[in-house]
Amino acid sequence: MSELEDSMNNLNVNEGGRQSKSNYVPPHRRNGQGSSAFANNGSRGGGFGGRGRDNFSAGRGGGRNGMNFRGGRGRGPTRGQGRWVQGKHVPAPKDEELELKMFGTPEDPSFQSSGLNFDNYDDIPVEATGEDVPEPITQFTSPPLDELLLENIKLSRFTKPTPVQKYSVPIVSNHRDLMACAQTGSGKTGGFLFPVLSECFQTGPAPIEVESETVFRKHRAYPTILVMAPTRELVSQIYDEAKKFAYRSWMRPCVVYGGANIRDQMEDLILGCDLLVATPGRLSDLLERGKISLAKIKYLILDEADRMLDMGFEPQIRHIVQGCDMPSVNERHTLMFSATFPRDIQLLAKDFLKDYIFLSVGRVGSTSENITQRVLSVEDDEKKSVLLDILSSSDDIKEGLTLIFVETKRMADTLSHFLVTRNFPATSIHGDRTQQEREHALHLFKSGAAPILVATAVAARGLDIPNVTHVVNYDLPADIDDYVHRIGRTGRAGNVGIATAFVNRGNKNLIKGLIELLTEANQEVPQFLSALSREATMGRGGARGGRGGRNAYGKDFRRSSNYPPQPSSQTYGRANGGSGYFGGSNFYGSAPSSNTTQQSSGSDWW
Ligand SMILES: Nc1ncnc2c1ncn2[C@@H]1O[C@H](COP(=O)(O)OP(=O)(O)OP(=O)(O)O)[C@@H](O)[C@H]1O
Repeated sequence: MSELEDSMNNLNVNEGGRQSKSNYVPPHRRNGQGSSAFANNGSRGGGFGGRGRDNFSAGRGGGRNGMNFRGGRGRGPTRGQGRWVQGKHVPAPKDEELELKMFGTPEDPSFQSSGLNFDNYDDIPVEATGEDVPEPITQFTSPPLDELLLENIKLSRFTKPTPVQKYSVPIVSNHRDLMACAQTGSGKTGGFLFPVLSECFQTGPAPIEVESETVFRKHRAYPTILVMAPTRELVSQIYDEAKKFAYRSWMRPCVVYGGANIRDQMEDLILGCDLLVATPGRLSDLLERGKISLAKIKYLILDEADRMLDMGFEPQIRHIVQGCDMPSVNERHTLMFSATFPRDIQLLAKDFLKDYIFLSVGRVGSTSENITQRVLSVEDDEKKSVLLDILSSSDDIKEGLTLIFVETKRMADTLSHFLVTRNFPATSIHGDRTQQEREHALHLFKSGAAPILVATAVAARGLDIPNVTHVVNYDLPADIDDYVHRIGRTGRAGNVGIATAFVNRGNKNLIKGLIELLTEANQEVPQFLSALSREATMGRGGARGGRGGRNAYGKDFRRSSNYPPQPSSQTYGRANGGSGYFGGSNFYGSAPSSNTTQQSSGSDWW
């Protein structure tokens, strides 16, 4: 039986709980590397983002996996965890076995490596606005970064900071709040983890009053850093990164998200939680149950911040940040990161920030030129056959992973089933699938057993999966921001990718924004798209490409003429401090001019 048939037999797209019946053995288990996604029912998310790695800070989950390194309940260092003793950081000894599992080998393709265009990142246009913007760093050095963190960065094989990291490190080291808008796949996770971990490695845990200490031991976790993100998969992935960069330090990361066993999560929290990565819903639940106190938070981080502050999450975020026991905006540092920051969201976000620096890396909330965008005119009833043509035709596509976005959960299942019946190994991920099914689907996809994943928006943001070579927008999203995030699942860390969109008259609302985006990224704008745009303009007096129009994206809204007072602006035209890039745009055309000049970005950047 061929490998393909093998994989296909293990794919049963529409059946819940299939992993329990499956013969599928994940690759890391085949070679005896312990457990992960399947054995762990999610108490700490090693599954989603695990790329087959174990969860070494495991409490109970570790026990299940035969790896309970903590040795029972109670707060004491886990394997690979250091200590803070009498005001001094005492890193844990190196652990080669653990390192291999967390950081992999340079040859292992399941660990993302920087692509061909990575070295061109110095050409990325950068703008930082706000008072007294600190100078960017150019290398990973100590200071400002902690020595131990540098060792972990080296183990990750990161040789130099990406542009967003160059700026975020000194901004956070100088105790400034930050709103950072940087392209998908450009290293935002390191952009917030590096400076906050580094600071905490040096300052140690906040003292906990004796009374609270007793409570803490019995019931409650007091994290120092809180990272919130919108999806379970994304928080798991951030947690995996946090474990790598916190390796050997006194800090113990934890993750909580819905759909997983809350008791397991509570027990893990009790074992010690210094950095908490959470989805807002599950965090609210645990706060209500009194299992977490936010009283000691020094750093609040919102990843995919525009999504976190839009209508879906904003009330919950407001409650967590302003309605619980978190220190006020003046007593904590707040960092927000995303690839898109519409103006209305920036207005809202300022409630959570103080005297912040706005950082824009890459061109105005745009996409990377490493992603080749193709727009095809496809009517709804032709979509399936065009998709089959695409999947059958390109060798490039066949070699990598293909992510197909559809609008509805039902369509995700229907289409993946359709593809399976046509001998394309596909699976699906969407919000109606159970935690285990989502985890399983993602694992099949990452491992290449099912190199086609049909997804709803749940997979649109943040997911960092190596070797996604093609993203297909089978159904376009309603908002151009979502399009930017979706296609950003390919072309990451300097690698190249293709994004194909099926467009027809039903997508009129998006067309203007799409044309602007294609133009900004030096992509071809097909004639039919321009014609549709004209039609839309005539028919409805001008369709807009999502909230606020594209010109509001990636620009500090404080620089608009109707938002006094005007902060001073320091503009760094290139990530290496070269000539200026950002100048007036339509939206900001009336803003006072700074010492910037507008020029096109001729070179490859991501
Ligand atoms: N300094 C660096 N050197 C090399 N690779 C890096 C560096 N920083 C991050 N990466 C890698 O780049 C990839 C993308 O990083 P990350 O997921 O943080 O991007 P992102 O900007 O958060 O993307 P998104 O907007 O989609 O969430 C990851 O695989 C990460 O390991």
